[in-house]
Amino acid sequence: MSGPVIEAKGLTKRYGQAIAVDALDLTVERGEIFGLLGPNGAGKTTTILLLLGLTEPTAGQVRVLGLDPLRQPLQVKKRVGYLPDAVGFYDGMTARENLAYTARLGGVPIEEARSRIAQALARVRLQDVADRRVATFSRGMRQRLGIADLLVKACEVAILDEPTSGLDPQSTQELLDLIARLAREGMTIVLSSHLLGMVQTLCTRVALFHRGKVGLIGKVGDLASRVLGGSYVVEIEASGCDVAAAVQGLAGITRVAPVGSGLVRIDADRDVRGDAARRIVEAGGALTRLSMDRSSLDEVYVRYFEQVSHAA
Ligand SMILES: Nc1ncnc2c1ncn2[C@@H]1O[C@H](COP(=O)(O)OP(=O)(O)OP(=O)(O)O)[C@@H](O)[C@H]1O
Repeated sequence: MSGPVIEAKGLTKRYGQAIAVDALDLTVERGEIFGLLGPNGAGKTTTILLLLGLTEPTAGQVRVLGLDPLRQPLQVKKRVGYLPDAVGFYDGMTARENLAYTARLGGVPIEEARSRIAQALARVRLQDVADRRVATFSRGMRQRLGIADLLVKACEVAILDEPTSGLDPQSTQELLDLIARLAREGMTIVLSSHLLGMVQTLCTRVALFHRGKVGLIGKVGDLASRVLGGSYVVEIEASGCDVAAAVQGLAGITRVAPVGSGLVRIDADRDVRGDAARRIVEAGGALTRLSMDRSSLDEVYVRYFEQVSHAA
């Protein structure tokens, strides 16, 4: 199939007077890991439910793999996987039985299913507990079984709604590694999360939701340029001169802010370390620290929501 994997146009969901998703336009291309971000109640989960055909839009349209999730639910279910924050499995059945059930629903032939299940269980490190009832599984094990479920379905798109919520740091990292591998193998992934650091490392693009709309969309670096004025953060500490005055007017600098005695933070749209160091030396200063980082999604997020709340 050519064209976008997910395409929403004017997608809207109202609950009575309240508007959960407001004329949303969104396109996700094949092979992306696309992050849905935003505060509680911003409309991420409702968007996911609309993509999966689990709730009906009030207006607008959505296509997933060219299919209408509401009119072609079985085809969508077959090709699109879903991993919510707490995966529902049959607790009385074993891990292997749950996966066999998924395979049967997906029409996977028995021999093929057997081999997919064994491989999936090994990939998520559940092969040793494959014949234990899921009721005895920890949260991390259940989420890993959720990934195995996606593998058994061999879905083309996976939609993950806060998949790491409630997991300890090690289980979180393990799940993230598994998700990254799925993407490397060609699965398109849509991921909602509040863990901005993880989203930044994992996602090719992100959308920041605000009151049912996408307020910002793009690569993290591009969003940093738009929101912070640049995607480079340079920290400079020097003695014997006024650092802020010394770097004043340098090309590419969008903001200079003192962050402590003698320590100055510069936002820029290029690496200004060389030029800034030269200016400081010319001003008679002695550099004691010079470091550069890329802007974090955390900062973009906080600054963006500050801006929209001031504008309101
Ligand atoms: N079934 C429902 N009935 C009425 N209102 C709803 C329903 N589901 C969601 N809403 C409302 O729609 C808005 C968007 O909710 P949604 O769950 O999509 O947000 P979210 O971004 O996923 O939030 P969170 O980060 O808390 O999961 C909220 O105001 C919520 O109260």
